[in-house]
Amino acid sequence: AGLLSYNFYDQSCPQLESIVRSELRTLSLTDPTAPAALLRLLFHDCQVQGCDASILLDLNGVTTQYSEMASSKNFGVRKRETISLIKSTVETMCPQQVSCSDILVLAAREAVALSGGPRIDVPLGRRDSSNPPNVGFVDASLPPADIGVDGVLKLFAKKGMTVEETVAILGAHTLGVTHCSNLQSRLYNPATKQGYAVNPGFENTLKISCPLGPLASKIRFVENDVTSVLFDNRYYISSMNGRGVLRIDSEMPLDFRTRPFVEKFAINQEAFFQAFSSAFVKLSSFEVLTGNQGVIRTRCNALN
Ligand code: HEM
Ligand SMILES: [Ca+2]
Ligand SMILES: [Ca+2]
Repeated sequence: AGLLSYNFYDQSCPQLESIVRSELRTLSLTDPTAPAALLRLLFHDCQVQGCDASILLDLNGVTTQYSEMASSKNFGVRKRETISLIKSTVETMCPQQVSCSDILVLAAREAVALSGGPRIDVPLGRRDSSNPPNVGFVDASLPPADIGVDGVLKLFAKKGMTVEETVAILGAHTLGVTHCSNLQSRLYNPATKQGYAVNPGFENTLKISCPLGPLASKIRFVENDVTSVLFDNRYYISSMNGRGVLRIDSEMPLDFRTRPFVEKFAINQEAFFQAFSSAFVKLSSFEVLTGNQGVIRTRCNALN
């Protein structure tokens, strides 16, 4: 990560940031849910073997088992093709210069800014992996949908995040949706419900949106907060009111380690934006390939 820099493409591709910005602007007008998808896509890339664009590889045919999308933890991940599309524009302007992993980071950064969040300055210079991980490794690397405060603090401490930054990065759940398949155990397994701050009315609403059983649980979904296309601090306000959708969303306001920051961000959006920005840089700089490690892929979904 020390080899990333804030002016990496100044000579080799000065138009890069404006290309990504204008493509994202167009996309989010036609699909307001795209920013959420891109932000989650970045997390799921970085969580598995670092931010190396491994999640974008489509190795179909004989090697399906090597595509990260085969992991059920990647259920609902969308907009991988958006990065490939931006990459093809970037290739015509600056051939063989820009990695898919940097484009993914820039796209997620624009997604946050376009949704009303902070404009985050991100260091660049990542390279793409040429050896995709197997599905077992993907499964083991991504957190389960019902992870609690302990697990999350450990996960993000590994990336050098403070408790405050960890609470802030979970604020990504100010955007987007959760499919009912990820809420079955939370809503219907009494053993996993202990210690949650759940508003009973909200729990009923969730149960109506997500009835018991596998039927349609992969089609039906609930919004992560009531302003799910706006990057704001509503997620923290909702969580404090017992309206957190996932286990972690409702546990953070209860745990003595995380509660002070949930409270702080619920009343101070600027403090949330600041902590989110530094957490985002840590998330997106973890275990990256730099220098002559890895490759610059020509197409994001295929090995060179
Ligand atoms: C480690 C703790 C985390 C857990 C357990 C978790 C879990 C989940 C789950 C289960 C969903 C719903 C997916 C679906 O059903 O479609 C989701 C959605 C989402 N997550 Fe997380 N997440 C975590 C951290 C993060 C981080 C660090 C980010 C980004 C920086 C993030 C960004 C998102 C976004 C934006 C969505 C909405 C996606 C969409 O609408 O397409 N999450 N998360
Ligand atoms: Ca990766
Ligand atoms: Ca929101």
